[in-house]
Amino acid sequence: REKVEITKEQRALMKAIVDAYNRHQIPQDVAKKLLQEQYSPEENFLLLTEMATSQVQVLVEFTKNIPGFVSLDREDQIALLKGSAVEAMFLRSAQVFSRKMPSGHTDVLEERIRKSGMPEEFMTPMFNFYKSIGELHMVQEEQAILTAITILTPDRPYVKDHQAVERLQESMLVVLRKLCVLQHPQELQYFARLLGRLTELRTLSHYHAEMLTSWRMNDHKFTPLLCEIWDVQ
Ligand SMILES: O=C(c1ccccc1)c1ccc(-c2nc3ccccc3n2[C@H](C(=O)NC2CCCCC2)C2CCCCC2)cc1
Repeated sequence: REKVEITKEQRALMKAIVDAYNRHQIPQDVAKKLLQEQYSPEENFLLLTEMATSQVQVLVEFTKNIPGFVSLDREDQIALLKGSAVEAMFLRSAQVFSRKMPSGHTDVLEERIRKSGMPEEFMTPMFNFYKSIGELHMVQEEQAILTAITILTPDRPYVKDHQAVERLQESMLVVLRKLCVLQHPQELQYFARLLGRLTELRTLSHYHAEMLTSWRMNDHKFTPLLCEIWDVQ
């Protein structure tokens, strides 16, 4: 069994990312709202755009605290944020969905989401993703570093300095791998399974833009920030 040790620098890197991740939580808990009552498709769409807009703002703050990010080329910083925002939103939604809740609440939440007005064909892949994230029982350090790894994906469109992004992502991957071995010693392929979720996440976000306009309502209104980030309107 290999002796896995997290170095002082890696611990500092991890602490910086986890602190930033915890500092930038979503303002109010959408799950609580959804458990209170079933909203109309229009109200749900508005709730989604509000939550997604504030999540993008939170994501920008979180990203600025990823060691090395602000020293990247500024246009590459934008390209990384734009390229990962939808994935980060689904990753965060999966974490909200998989949170430990009183028994039965998750079923109610799932029901509310299924009836929210979103297109049927998106539900299976979305809930499959949520459940596969839930099964991993990630600790918050893993959640934070996985989000950072998602943002620091070198092959996003329009990224110029691939190498620089790859170097930053590489140091996160090394820390995450060690963390997985330490946190889940019984599951030898836990790290590989965790990274496999990022592939599922990319597929999910691939259909996102076209799915938005098939939300069961007319006249889909977006905030200016979401128009930028979501390739809509
Ligand atoms: O973009 C989506 C989409 C999907 C299919 C077609 C078109 C758009 C799309 C994207 C997230 C969720 C989604 N999955 C959730 C899991 C658990 C709890 C809430 C969840 N939500 C939405 C939500 O507010 N997410 C927040 C979570 C915090 C970070 C910002 C986002 C609500 C919105 C009100 C109605 C019901 C779901 C649901 C849907």
